[in-house]
Amino acid sequence: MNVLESILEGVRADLAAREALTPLSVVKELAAQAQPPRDVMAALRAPGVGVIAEVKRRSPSKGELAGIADPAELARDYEAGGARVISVLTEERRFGGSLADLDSVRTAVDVPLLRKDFMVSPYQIHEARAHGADMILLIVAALEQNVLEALLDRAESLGMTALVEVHTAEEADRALEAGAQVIGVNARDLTTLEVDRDCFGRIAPGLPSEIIKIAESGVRGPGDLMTYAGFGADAVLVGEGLVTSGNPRSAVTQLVTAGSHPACPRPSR
Ligand SMILES: O=P(O)(O)OC[C@@H](O)[C@@H](O)c1c[nH]c2ccccc12
Repeated sequence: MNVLESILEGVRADLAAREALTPLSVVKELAAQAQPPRDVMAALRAPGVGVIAEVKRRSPSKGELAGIADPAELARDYEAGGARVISVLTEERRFGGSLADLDSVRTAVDVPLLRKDFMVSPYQIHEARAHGADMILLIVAALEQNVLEALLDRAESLGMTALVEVHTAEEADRALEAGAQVIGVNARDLTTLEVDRDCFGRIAPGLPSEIIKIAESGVRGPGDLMTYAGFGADAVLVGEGLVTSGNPRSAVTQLVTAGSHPACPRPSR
């Protein structure tokens, strides 16, 4: 079993436990009562290269990253630094996240939120909405094509935006086939956890111009952002580099400043 498969096994077990406690009908009701979703597409289409800042406690490759005492405080720093969207990892076993983290971030900031998890069922999408998320992650490598399409439709029917994640050109074709509007190229191969920063440059330039393109993982600072900008990135998604920086607010500000600098290549739209 590869890393992704073993993560998915844990995710399905935890999901079954939550489903046994709270039926889908109740989660749907809570989702319907939540504040309406924020306009993620508008946030991502703003001029310059944006920053999606991630609340990430642990990673399967590095273990504990930084002792995040208060995810709300971290999120306020991200927002103050100019993050366009904040990503909150909610997977518990490998990433140490939770829906409680999503709740505390939701009460702390106004920017759109991405629930970053391994989505395999519509249940998790309604749950994301009920906890205030505006965007969800769909990992192509984790999903059969019909499931990918069904989950994408479900997110859109709730007014949410799906970030469809790929790591190869074949997966990018599947994302487009499914109707993705926002595609994230993850530099990290989730089956091996290896990072390949050339991945975005190989895949993104081949995507249609109207697709929002996000470079995910392994961004160390403004230099990496500028490189991705040259290949057409609309935004970068950064976790580890921010949480381990010692000063997340200024680390986000530095990225945002680079992304709005006149010398930074513009997205082609
Ligand atoms: O911490 P990094 O290397 O900046 O990466 C952030 C983000 O891209 C990464 O957390 C991620 C990308 N895709 C995922 C899918 C599941 C879990 C985590 C991820």
